[in-house]
Amino acid sequence: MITFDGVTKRYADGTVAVDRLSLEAPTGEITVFVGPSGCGKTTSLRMINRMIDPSEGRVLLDGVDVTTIDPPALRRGIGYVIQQAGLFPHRKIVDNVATVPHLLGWNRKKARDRAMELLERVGLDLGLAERYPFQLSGGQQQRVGVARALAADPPVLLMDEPFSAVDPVVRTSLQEELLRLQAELNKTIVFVTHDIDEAVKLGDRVAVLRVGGHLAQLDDPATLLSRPADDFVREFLGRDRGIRRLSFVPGQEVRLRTDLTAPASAEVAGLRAAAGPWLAVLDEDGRPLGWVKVADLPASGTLADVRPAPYGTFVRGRDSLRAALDATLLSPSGCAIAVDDAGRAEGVVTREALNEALDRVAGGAHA
Ligand SMILES: Nc1ncnc2c1ncn2[C@@H]1O[C@H](COP(=O)(O)OP(=O)(O)OP(=O)(O)O)[C@@H](O)[C@H]1O
Repeated sequence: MITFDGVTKRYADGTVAVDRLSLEAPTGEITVFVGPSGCGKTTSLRMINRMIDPSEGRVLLDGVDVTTIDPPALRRGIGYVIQQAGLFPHRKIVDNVATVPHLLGWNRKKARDRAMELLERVGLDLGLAERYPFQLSGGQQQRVGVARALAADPPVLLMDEPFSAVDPVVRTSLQEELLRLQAELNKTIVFVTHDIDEAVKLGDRVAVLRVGGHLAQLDDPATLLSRPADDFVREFLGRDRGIRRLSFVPGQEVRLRTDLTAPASAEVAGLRAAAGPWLAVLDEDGRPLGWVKVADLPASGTLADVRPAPYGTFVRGRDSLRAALDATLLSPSGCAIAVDDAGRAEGVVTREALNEALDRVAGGAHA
């Protein structure tokens, strides 16, 4: 566990970058520092590995004041990833990653084997291992940066805006890779970002800082989004806070209707009095084929004769209500079809059901 105990950092020119910061980053969790430019995120992070020492207060690593530990010894247990990956330009990718194990006294073969294993783990094509950093894309370089930080298997990982210089698609895949890795590795991670979406996606806990280095709020993402501590945090979370909150409500929370589906074999004559203006048509295995509008049905025949409109689905056992809402927006009916892992329809989610689920889960979704 990393503990900030009343930490203040005053630079030589008098700037107070961090002001009496007290918080804990629990072992095995991702703690995110988020806030506007200049709020002291980087300064706080660097006080953990002693690139900067506090002016007042203490930073403790598992109860030990880090200023009592020699920086090189301290940093052996702390991986560090920065924005532009910071790779050694004249070393091949594999050697970039093997450097730390090599410094720790591993022989060359063992260090390289470890490097290759890590490169694979972070999802890098191993064909790139013999290249130099400039021959890699920004996203690939970031993967190497993460592999290098993990090389000595440190219990703590500090990440300073590691994904902010890559495009949004690559950033999403790097974030997912990090979450996948963390599920296996359980490192104590402190992650700095100015992107609130990234913060709530990655953080087990999110610390929102305001300029002057004050901690405005520290909470898990769902609580942060539903109960911002003050106007600054509310403003920082942005207008689409409601949409983001949906990501933290499991799909199982939503009520399903089974009276709005019909098999393709159904006779249209029997469907005139359907429960809703639209019906989800299912094949013989129960998989959705699309939507039909009851008012537009022909006079006779079965639903198999009607061309269904495209549909939106979400996997109820796995997805959040955000996916469910997205699916409703993509459906002509304004409803989503909930499916199981095998793609079979479990029922239909209406907008009313979405609202109900939100109200129930968050104690007032429209607050
Ligand atoms: N060496 C320094 N000397 C004086 N002031 C500094 C120094 N380093 C940082 N600062 C100031 O301390 C404050 C906090 O800086 P810091 O880099 O920690 O913020 P940050 O939240 O990481 O910002 P960003 O998101 O822009 O990187 C800023 O006002 C910055 O100008």
